[in-house]
Amino acid sequence: MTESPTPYVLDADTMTGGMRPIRQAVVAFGSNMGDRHGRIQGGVSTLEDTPEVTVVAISSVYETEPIGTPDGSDKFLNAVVLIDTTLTVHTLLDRALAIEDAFGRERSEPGAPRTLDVDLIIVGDRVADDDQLILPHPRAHERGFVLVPWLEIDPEGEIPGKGFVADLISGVDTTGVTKREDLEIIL
Ligand SMILES: Nc1ncnc2c1ncn2[C@@H]1O[C@H](COP(=O)(O)OP(=O)(O)OP(=O)(O)O)[C@@H](O)[C@H]1O
Ligand SMILES: Nc1nc2c(c(=O)[nH]1)N=C(CO)CN2
Repeated sequence: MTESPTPYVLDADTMTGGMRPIRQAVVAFGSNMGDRHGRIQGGVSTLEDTPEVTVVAISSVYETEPIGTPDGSDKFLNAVVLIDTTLTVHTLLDRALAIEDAFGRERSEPGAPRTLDVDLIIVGDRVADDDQLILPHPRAHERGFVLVPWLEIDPEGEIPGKGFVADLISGVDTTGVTKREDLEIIL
């Protein structure tokens, strides 16, 4: 009997064969349109439904003043999630974009209200800089609406090349970031 060759997966990111490593990633969710809490809850649940993703920790929900959006924009709800994943970074990005689409995201002009925004903040120590993906997220280190929820669930958190979340947060205005004690994201 002829044996078939041993199947293996070529990991496009590491270009090594065999098992893909488990990486811990930080994923940020934001919404400032419609049922903001329902959309973030749905987005986190959908991410957890991905076979190669395990949600490890979920922050509280924060109400946040909009930053970098047109005057008069509505406030956001934001939350941050820690996951373990064996997905490649680009497949994880595709998953994030599909979740945005599933919750009604329309890509219009920058700063337009968003039903659901899903950003990859870090994926382990992976660095990316291409047309689709920049890692670490290039603006995360200056965003209170990312750093405050991230610190809550990961006091040792670090943005490679930028520093520890606990240190970065002291250089950021966090006055517009308020925990919503009445809301939570559950699996
Ligand atoms: N780390 C990343 N996480 C998510 N999307 C990214 C990342 N790096 C690059 N992108 C690209 O950004 C595009 C979407 O940008 P989007 O319209 O969501 O930006 P934004 O949410 O308005 O702004 P910001 O990126 O500052 O949060 C995606 O199509 C994706 O290819
Ligand atoms: N408070 C807040 N402001 C933002 C947010 C966000 O999630 N929260 N997302 C943006 C673009 O992704 C731009 N500005």
